[in-house]
Amino acid sequence: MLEVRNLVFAYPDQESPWNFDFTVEPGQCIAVHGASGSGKSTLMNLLAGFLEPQSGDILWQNMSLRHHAPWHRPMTSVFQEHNLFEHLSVDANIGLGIHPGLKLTSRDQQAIDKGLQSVGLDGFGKRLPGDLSGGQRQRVALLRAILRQQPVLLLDEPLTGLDSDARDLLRQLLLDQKAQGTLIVLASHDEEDRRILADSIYKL
Ligand SMILES: Nc1ncnc2c1ncn2[C@@H]1O[C@H](COP(=O)(O)OP(=O)(O)OP(=O)(O)O)[C@@H](O)[C@H]1O
Repeated sequence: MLEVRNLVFAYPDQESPWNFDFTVEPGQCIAVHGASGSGKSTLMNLLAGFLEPQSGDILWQNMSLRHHAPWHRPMTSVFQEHNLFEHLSVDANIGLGIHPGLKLTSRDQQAIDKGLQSVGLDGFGKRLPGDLSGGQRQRVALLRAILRQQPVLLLDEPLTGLDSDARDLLRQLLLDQKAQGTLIVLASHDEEDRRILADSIYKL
């Protein structure tokens, strides 16, 4: 279980701090919902470990993550910037998520090929990110996160801007991840995404 307990945070010039408090079970998706500027991305950054709270705690399976660096948390995040390495192929970008040293087995390569197919990017593995559209880059970033197979996925507007076919493919992919036990924290302005994917809503 992921427990966010009285997590207090304010930016330096902010008058009233946020106090985030919720729990989620593995295999469930919680949608964080609120107006623009209500703190959704801030919460994601706190969970991922990119921001430090003033007080409170984050527990995964009863273990505090408060002092764990981002790369030591059981989480993968896909934020709006996508963060693809421009000089590396799509295959290598995804491969880095599976094996940081890029020592990929033929099984890993098969998983990448199958994954690309499942997000509608069959045959795109040798391309550079610069040769992809915004929506295609988004799909690569999401696939990389999924293939890392961490227990928790933090998704900040993961499907925004995609056409309806790509959205359907990715929603299905995320539903499959949930069915396999992945816990998802989703920030999305899209009501349909929340209706299809979320088991609970956390309103900011
Ligand atoms: N580094 C920062 N320093 C000071 N204030 C910040 C910083 N980053 C964000 N904020 C402010 O904190 C508030 C919440 O921002 P945040 O990005 O978490 O909102 P959001 O709910 O994700 O918005 P959106 O839906 O528009 O992405 C906003 O008022 C924003 O201006």
